[in-house]
Amino acid sequence: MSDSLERLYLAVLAARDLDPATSRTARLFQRGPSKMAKKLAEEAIEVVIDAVNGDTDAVIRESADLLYNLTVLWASAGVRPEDVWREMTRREDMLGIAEKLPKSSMKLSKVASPRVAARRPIVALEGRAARKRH
Ligand SMILES: N=c1c2ncn([C@@H]3O[C@H](COP(=O)(O)OP(=O)(O)OP(=O)(O)O)[C@@H](O)[C@H]3O)c2ncn1[C@@H]1O[C@H](COP(=O)(O)O)[C@@H](O)[C@H]1O
Repeated sequence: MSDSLERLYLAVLAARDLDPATSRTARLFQRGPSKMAKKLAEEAIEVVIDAVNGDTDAVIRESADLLYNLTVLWASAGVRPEDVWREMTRREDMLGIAEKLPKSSMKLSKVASPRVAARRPIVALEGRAARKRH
């Protein structure tokens, strides 16, 4: 998937300076980050609605639109796909899966190297859905 997103990101960068009359991407860049954010939010809501309605094919289509609008916003914000992959790898090293660190966690700058940082134990609780103990 990252290859597809990286190819799309490069295509978006290439389209940025095209004629807005013929390129949707160029038009989004012309209209700026607030329009990009609006489109991204719209696509996210469309994915949610289609998922709630159980329309798998629509979820797939709208997810592609969502990822397109996300790469446009990344490009506008100066974020590269590899920046995001690096953050996901850092979280995976810390926690075993690519998840957000708990808000209560220490500032990562104070934490030893991610590979050394202790992983939170995952404890299966009797009779209840297993959840992580902080
Ligand atoms: N991957 C995409 C891509 N995915 C989705 N979209 C557009 O994003 C729209 C999202 O669906 P919406 O229903 O929200 O859009 P819409 O309702 O038609 O438009 P609005 O009325 O909401 O403005 C789709 O209609 C597509 O036109 C894309 N437009 C372009 N790309 C790629 O971006 C690159 C640059 O293409 P151009 O922007 O055409 O230069 C190329 O590689 C393209 O393949």
